[in-house]
Amino acid sequence: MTENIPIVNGTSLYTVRTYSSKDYESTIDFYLTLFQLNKDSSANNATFLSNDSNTVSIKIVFEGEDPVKQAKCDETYQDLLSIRDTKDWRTSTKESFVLNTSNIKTFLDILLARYPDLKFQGYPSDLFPMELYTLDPNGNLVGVSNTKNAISTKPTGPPTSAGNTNNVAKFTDNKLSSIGSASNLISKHQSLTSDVFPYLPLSSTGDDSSRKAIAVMTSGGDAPGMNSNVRAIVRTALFRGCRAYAVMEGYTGLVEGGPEYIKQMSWDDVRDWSSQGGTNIGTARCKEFRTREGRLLGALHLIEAGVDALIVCGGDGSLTGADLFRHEWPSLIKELLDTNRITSSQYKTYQHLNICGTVGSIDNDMATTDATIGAYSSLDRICTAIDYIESTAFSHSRAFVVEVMGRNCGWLALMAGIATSADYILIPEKPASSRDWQDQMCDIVAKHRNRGKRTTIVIVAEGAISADLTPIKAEDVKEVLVDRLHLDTRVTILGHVQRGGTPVAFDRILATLQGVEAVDAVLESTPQTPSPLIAINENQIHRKSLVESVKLTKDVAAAIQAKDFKKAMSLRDTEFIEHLNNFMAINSADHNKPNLPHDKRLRLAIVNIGAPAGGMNSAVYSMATYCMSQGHKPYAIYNGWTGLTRHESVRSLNWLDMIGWQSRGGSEIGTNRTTPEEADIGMIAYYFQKYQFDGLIIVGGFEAFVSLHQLERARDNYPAFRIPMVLIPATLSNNVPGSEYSLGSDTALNSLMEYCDVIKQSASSTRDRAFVVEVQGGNSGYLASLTSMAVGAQVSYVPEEGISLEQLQQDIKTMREYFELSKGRNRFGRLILKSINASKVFTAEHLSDVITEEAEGEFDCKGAVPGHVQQGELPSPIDRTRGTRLAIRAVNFIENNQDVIAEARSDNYCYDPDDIALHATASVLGIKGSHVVLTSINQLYDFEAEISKRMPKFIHWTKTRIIADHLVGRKKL
Ligand SMILES: Nc1ncnc2c1ncn2[C@@H]1O[C@H](COP(=O)(O)OP(=O)(O)OP(=O)(O)O)[C@@H](O)[C@H]1O
Ligand SMILES: O=P(O)(O)OC[C@H]1O[C@](O)(CO)[C@@H](O)[C@@H]1O
Ligand SMILES: [Mg+2]
Repeated sequence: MTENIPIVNGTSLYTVRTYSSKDYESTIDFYLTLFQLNKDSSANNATFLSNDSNTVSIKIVFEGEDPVKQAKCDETYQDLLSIRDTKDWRTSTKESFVLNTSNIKTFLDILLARYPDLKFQGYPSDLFPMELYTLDPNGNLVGVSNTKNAISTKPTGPPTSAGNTNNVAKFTDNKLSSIGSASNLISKHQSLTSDVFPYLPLSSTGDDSSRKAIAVMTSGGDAPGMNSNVRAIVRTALFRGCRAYAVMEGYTGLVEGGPEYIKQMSWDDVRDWSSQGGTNIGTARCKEFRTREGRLLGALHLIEAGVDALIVCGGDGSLTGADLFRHEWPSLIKELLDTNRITSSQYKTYQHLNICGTVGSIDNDMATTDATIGAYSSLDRICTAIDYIESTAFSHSRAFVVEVMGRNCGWLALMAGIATSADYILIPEKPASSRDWQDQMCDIVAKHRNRGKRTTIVIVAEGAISADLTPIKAEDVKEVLVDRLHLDTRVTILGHVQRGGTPVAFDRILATLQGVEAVDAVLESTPQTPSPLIAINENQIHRKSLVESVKLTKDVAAAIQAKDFKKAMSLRDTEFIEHLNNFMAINSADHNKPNLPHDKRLRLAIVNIGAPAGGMNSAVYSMATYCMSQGHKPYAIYNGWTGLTRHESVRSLNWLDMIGWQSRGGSEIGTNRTTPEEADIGMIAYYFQKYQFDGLIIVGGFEAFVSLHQLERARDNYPAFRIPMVLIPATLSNNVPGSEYSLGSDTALNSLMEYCDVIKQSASSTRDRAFVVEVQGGNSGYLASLTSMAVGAQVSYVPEEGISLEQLQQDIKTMREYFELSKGRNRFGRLILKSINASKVFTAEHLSDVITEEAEGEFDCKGAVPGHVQQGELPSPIDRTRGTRLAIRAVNFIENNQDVIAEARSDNYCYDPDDIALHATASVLGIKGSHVVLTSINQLYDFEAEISKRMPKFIHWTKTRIIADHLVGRKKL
């Protein structure tokens, strides 16, 4: 071999110990072949290659015939051979010897010529020609790589931005190997330096085995977002100084055990997982785990692997299993001890099973959490499919019966029903007798047809039942529609399409936040702490009791089985019941028999203000149809305040005209940014008077916020504004004070995320490229921050922080190190998200030029400007369903405040600017923490807003930014 081969791990001497003369000879032969050298042995050891600064010495040592040690070597080698067919057996052996070379093909050719049957990791798979690995006759991993970080059998950790730019493991002990024994080698140093976060605040020193070990598993049906959850758990565990493990194939991995099923994970193992659907660590429905014997094996294997805590991401079944496992743990380990399968020291160490649930299931059937990981992605697939079906149904004037998943839960069917304004839904939670549901469905569908609707959509949950618990199948529903209404009807069973594809932004973010919380929960847990389940309520991540949540979930199922449907419904969370009532009100109402008596019927106006936002149409549609069910008269003010003042653009809303609005993006009634004072507030008051509005709903962003304030302030001069007025925040900037969520922000998040996924794909394929993506959002960094978490962007620059030169330098340095370390690895690209207002000086183009220049050839950088694409095309299901929920709450607010405002509307009322009760009648309807809240515009405008910045004073997404940075290894100054 003429080429000098610098050993990349800084080790110059590699000693291979052998215990039989046969092995000694074959090992010498192997390395001779590898290096194409002649044998140069003296006595009973052989040394190849001189030990100068850039070369490596390989010493083959014959320790004398030692059948015991040799048997152990053989066993290890056999074990390693048996795992050769697994996906990545580099990670299966702790010993490694990897050379850095630019000529990998030569290695391959030389070795294959001598050993035609030799197997390689990395060939012909996608590692080649960057890396190539094989085993020497003693079971040592021998590799060649053209990456600078080639030493690791585990891929790289993030670079050490804190100044230690060398992420390559350093070995103080240059005796790399006493080959043959898998345990006493360099792996401790190696995994420590390559796994831990570089500027880790926590202790990362010390013995590897002294670090806590956290394992994650996915179980039950796969759900989009599970990969984000695993990524967050692995990286947070490493960040916190722990070891991270993945239990492969759900509970099957526990039952089977061993390093192939309970696999140590490194930082790089989960790179780019956020955007991937399904679960990369496998899942299963495991019968064995339902038996005590299976769980006994599970306990044994966890202890053998040294795992201290287990985080299970799965549905109600998986968490029921986890709960049972935790409950049985003391008796399981006692049995293991009594049968000598664990030592008494292991028995003491693993007294307590530290377990935590992060709920992952498309069914959304777990009590105490509003959403499970994957449910909104599945809902997205369903809505897209039904949107498609609508157009063919319309063309033929057909009925479609669509079956959606949900074994025991109607959440998907219900939410899809709202989001697509389906005519009727059948769900397990609210069964009726066969006669009743058939009559009710036919009645509603017939009414809709009589009003002129050309399409009929009936959604049936997979688990739908009638009151006698007989399953209702899509074909049964079709039969009724055909027989009784003579509709040309088709059935579409969506099936597993619903579980497929990339996760929506909500699921990526939910799964990430839950993963981080889960790791913190297990680290904070004591033997006395009840096992937690990580839940979300409205906008807030909460820890709940796993036992309690499982019990409540089981109670729902039991109540259904006992035909106590009232109880089943009462055990469902209140949001579910609210959605169900909303669906019935807006889609099933009899407009000829409204709910309210004549004297309670109102004239309500709705207006859209600001830039278009996904969900605006949903709010208008739902407000209007809900008004119709109540007996109110709904009006739209078209084209904002200027539409009203210039063209008297008030029109009453008609049911048939609004068909399909729920699914449409933008604003059907038009929108613009002009405020009442700019448009002519006196004229607006005149029209309010003329149409005798009893209430106003404004849907929009910061201009809408200012509008509400102007109208409230003008109540003194214009009694027409002494009506209840409410603002539903709607803007992609999500910057309306009084709410942590605005309609349209989720749609924008998904649009930008999809754009970034595409850009990242391009960057990854190019291998040495980063992109600066320019993000809208005014002075709000919400969109950039949340998208950054969803796509795993390396950097996000937001207006709240600006771009300091020091931070920019640091970020470029970090990226340079990343690119340097990852050179040649598959799929490596980076994204930098920059809010437009983060810097007026640096445009995306300018910033990318600066970065390219400073990258010193390590990578290049391009600008990408998605512009108004960010407003999104179709509204996301979250914006649609929240649009409905908030619109109905807004109408209720107006109804409930009629009495409060009555006095102020009377002719002899003397206006009191300090009347707090009156102030409360002009409010913002928002979501804060885990609640839907109303806050008066006066309070918000005076105390909670930074008007000049068009921002709320309190930024609720700061923590999200910190987590997003941690998870990509960004160093913040
Ligand atoms: N009562 C139980 N005892 C022990 N293990 C259980 C129990 N219930 C479920 N499991 C384990 O959890 C696995 C997954 O459960 P299940 O098939 O009900 O899916 P899930 O977690 O509810 O997810 P999804 O319903 O979303 O597919 C089962 O195959 C089994 O291994
Ligand atoms: O994919 P499988 O194992 O057939 O399971 C289907 C079931 O899984 C779920 O999709 C939940 O994951 C249910 O809605 C459905 O009944
Ligand atoms: Mg389930």
